[in-house]
Amino acid sequence: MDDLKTRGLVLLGCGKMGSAMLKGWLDGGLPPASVTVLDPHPSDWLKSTGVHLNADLPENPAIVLLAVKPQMMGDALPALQKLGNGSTVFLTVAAGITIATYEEILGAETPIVRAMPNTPAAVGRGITGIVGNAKASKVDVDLAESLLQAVGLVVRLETEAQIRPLMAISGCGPAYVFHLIEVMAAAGEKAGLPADMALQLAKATVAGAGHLAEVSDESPAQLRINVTSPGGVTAEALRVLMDEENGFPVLMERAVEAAIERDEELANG
Ligand SMILES: NC(=O)C1=CN([C@@H]2O[C@H](COP(=O)(O)OP(=O)(O)OC[C@H]3O[C@@H](n4cnc5c(N)ncnc54)[C@H](O)[C@@H]3O)[C@@H](O)[C@H]2O)C=CC1
Ligand SMILES: O=C(O)[C@@H]1CCC=N1
Repeated sequence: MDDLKTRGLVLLGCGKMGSAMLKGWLDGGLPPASVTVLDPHPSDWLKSTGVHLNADLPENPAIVLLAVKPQMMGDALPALQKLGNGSTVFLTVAAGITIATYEEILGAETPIVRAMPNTPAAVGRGITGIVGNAKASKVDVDLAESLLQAVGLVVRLETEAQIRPLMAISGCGPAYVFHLIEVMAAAGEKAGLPADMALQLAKATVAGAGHLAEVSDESPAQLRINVTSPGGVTAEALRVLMDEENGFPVLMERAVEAAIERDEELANG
């Protein structure tokens, strides 16, 4: 991390994901002076951080983090081409775009780490899958890992192909969970609770259940059973949610398949 402070970090694209990660790093003590951000539409928060904004690039940054939309990568990446084929590690979080594509644009000698984070990184509770190319040394991948560990957990993938299903679970997953909160709150309101109370109940329940699932020695299935009194009320709700034809399992499977299909489309341009 000292190398990072001295040589600097460049962030290309500071929208929702870039900001989530940058916030985590700045909160964790990375000096704003070590960071250069390129983004044509900087947020007020970004302007307030004190990072170098849309300034000249450092000569030999330790890391370039690519966090623009996959559709914008083709336009944005050539500006960084001169840092390719050197010792700068390119860390990308974009869905869809393969390591081979980056190698074509930046040069085959470029160390590249492909990563798939998620937005809870903003509160230090993200989880990111990473995989390096042939040029990424152990030191390069360790650097990317320690940077990402500053904003949550990191899992190392065995193959690049694993990033696709990982994306559909943990990359997109926070959106599934936020939607669960939304629909639980709406159902609570429909059943007679004030809207703000229903939302508070839904948020606290998801956060509490998530924490319990994480720290408990019992499996999620057992934790579910622990809530479900035989002949009680949860069993009736679960009969609906666990329905083999229309319930959560089939819905989740279809949702994950849809995310994967879209990732394949993005990969094929
Ligand atoms: N939002 C999420 O939960 C996750 C997003 N990702 C990936 O992160 C990347 C960014 O996604 P979001 O942050 O959600 O998108 P976003 O739209 O919030 O952010 C993209 C940013 O790129 C900037 N930008 C556009 N053109 C640019 C250029 N030529 N040079 C520099 N910056 C430019 C935009 O002004 C914007 O601030 C995507 O590739 C996505 O696949 C990965 C995991 C999770
Ligand atoms: O929706 C997207 O394309 C990005 C990738 C994973 C989460 N958000």
